Amino acid sequence: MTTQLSPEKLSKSFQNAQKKPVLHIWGRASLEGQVKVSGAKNSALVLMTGALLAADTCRLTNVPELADIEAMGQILEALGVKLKIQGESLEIDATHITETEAPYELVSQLRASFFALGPLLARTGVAKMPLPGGCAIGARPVDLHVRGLQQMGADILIEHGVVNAYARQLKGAKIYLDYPSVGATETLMMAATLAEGETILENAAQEPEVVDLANFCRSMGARISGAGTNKIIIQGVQSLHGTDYSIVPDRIEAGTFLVAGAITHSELSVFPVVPDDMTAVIAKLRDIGAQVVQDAPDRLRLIPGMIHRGTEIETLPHPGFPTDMQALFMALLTLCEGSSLVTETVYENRLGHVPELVRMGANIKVKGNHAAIQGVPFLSAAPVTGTDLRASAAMVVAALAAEGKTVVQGLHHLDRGYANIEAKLRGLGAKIERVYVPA
Ligand SMILES: CC(=O)N[C@H]1[C@@H](OP(=O)(O)OP(=O)(O)OC[C@H]2O[C@@H](n3ccc(=O)[nH]c3=O)[C@H](O)[C@@H]2O)O[C@H](CO)[C@@H](O)[C@@H]1O
Ligand SMILES: C=C(OP(=O)(O)O)C(=O)O
Repeated sequence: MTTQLSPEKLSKSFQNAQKKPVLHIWGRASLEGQVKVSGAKNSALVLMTGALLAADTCRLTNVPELADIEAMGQILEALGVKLKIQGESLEIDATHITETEAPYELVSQLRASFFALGPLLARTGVAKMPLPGGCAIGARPVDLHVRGLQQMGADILIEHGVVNAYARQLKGAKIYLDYPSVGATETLMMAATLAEGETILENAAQEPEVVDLANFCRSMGARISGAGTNKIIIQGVQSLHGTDYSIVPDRIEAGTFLVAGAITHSELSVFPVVPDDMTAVIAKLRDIGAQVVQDAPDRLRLIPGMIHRGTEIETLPHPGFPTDMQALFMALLTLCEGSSLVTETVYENRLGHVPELVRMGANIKVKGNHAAIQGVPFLSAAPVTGTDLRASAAMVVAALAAEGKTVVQGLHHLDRGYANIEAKLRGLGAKIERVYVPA
């Protein structure tokens, strides 16, 4: 990937190669001001795979500067695609695809890489993708992706941990998804853009990133309607062309900063955002007693309440409460008066942040996929580890409110999903520093 790293940045990253980063966070500083939200990770990653659909160049802007984007870039390069990245702009030239098998070492790093299966198969007739495997939050199977492609006429053989898919020409099909999986909806929607005839996806995921992908594909010449509802209809076309496209703002990053404001009882604004994509998160912030004001079409302001009280949260597919915000709200609820109940329904193992919050003084009891939280008056600093991406973000927001200096480890997770998080938090007045310690 052609990157434009300055000599200073290069030399710094060389010196730090043998060390691991940790965050030192001095809590109880009050925050204020506004923070710029980056492009959505989950949109940018899937759009990068969508660029495989055209023998042409796609230019993406508002691409977040994240470790996951770098890893996805390496996967595309391994397929023969040419990339140029400059800051938040990414040029993807998929004119020549020279390989149809993605390397396991890269695919195992991020789930979204598996979503290349659909576009690669539709474009070249062959795709070999290592199974992405599970991760800290759950098993994360890909059966819905595979079954849907089979319904579109693909021959699929899974052996030695690799999904081998073949299809001279995919055919449109009526596909019912047993669960509105985001990735399966995206894989199948992309594959269907080049299939012969009409594909109907029933019980499709309605997440804003699915809508962004549909808009991106449409700007490449695809014919898609219904994205954002549970029924998506795709009329296949013979080929797609390159496009210029700007990624939608990251609703999870925006929500993270709103939670940071609420937990520190600080007034702050986030922009740009699409408020309609954040209805469930806004509703829960209001439930606890904070105000969320839309003071411009693309800006939200958080005004904390005098007292925050507990609430109940159940994670669900969009437009329900997003699982990716669950750990962050859990951190917030530890300091809300009274009791709260959090139920995780999307993943079977996404409560890894609980023991770490308990180390900081939180009162949380877990039974199955439920966490019962009894609010405490304060959290106190402790060494903590982020066990997955959002768990590490939850540690950061908890540390902002805790008494003393918290040391947060596990930043390889955090850096997958948050661009320049320390700089953004420092801009709001947080006392936070990245320090490199012996690995
Ligand atoms: C890169 C990306 O966009 N990641 C997001 C995407 O992940 P991802 O697309 O992987 O999430 P899914 O919506 O597919 O997964 C939801 C649930 O469905 C299950 N499932 C999924 C596919 C399948 O074939 N079989 C199956 O059983 C999963 O194990 C999980 O329990 O949506 C999730 C749910 O909003 C978010 O948490 C992730 O941040
Ligand atoms: C679970 C997440 O991402 P991924 O699907 O890339 O693991 C997330 O963004 O919280």
